[in-house]
Amino acid sequence: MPSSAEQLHLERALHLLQQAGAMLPEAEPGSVAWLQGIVDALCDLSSRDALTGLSNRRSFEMVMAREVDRVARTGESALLLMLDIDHFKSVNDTYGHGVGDLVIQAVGAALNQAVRPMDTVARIGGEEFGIMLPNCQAGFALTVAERVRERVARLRIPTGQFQDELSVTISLGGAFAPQWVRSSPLLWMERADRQLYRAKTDGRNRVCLEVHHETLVSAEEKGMLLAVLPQDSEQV
Ligand SMILES: Nc1nc2c(ncn2[C@@H]2O[C@H](COP(=O)(O)OP(=O)(O)OP(=O)(O)O)[C@@H](O)[C@H]2O)c(=O)[nH]1
Repeated sequence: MPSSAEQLHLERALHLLQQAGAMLPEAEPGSVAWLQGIVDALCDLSSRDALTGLSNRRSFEMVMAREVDRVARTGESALLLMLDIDHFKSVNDTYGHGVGDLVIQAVGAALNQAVRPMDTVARIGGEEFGIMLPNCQAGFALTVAERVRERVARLRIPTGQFQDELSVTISLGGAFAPQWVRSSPLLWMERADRQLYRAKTDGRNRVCLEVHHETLVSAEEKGMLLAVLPQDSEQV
């Protein structure tokens, strides 16, 4: 391990951050605070999608894994929405890739504005996005998903061509994290994706949610579920 900051080769990291337009730390170059700032900026860069500034797929999967774990322990409701811009290929084909990128950016910003600060919006890839909503009651899921859908449908996106303004629609699929069972982010995503597929085949510009029955667990049962079993404590 290098004994001083001068021995570290940071040029590539600095170049990368500058290219990405990231803020460089203001602290004295070479100081611990400065190095920490570089590390933080690199972490931020690796967890964000370059086009929209939203979380990228990798960081979204990490957020989902934490949530799967939390729901398994607490039994709280958490909703995953997967969504995709409808007929996006025709936007690219008609207006070009540059306008397509503008549409992706506008949709990403609208999604962020339609949910709470505690929710996570991510660009999963291409024109597909994911939204993780912790602590979202089943009875409220359709209202949230419809609010997101309507917010995007109301967008008027300037194309810069012939004063055209574009509007797009999205299809959404949603599924809840399984309560009291340890599952995986991938399985959760697959369930939401199946609903998204249903929304597409049912005609697009709509929400399809997996039927969810909340499991009501009494305080006593909860205590029994969370109690450390004798064999668990022996393994610790
Ligand atoms: N501009 C732009 N286009 C992208 C990007 N990523 C993927 N695409 C395009 O998104 C389009 C997706 O097309 P399809 O998968 O056929 O989906 P669609 O046209 O939206 O049709 P449905 O989803 O069935 O409604 C393809 O033409 C991709 O090239 C990107 O970052 N920027």
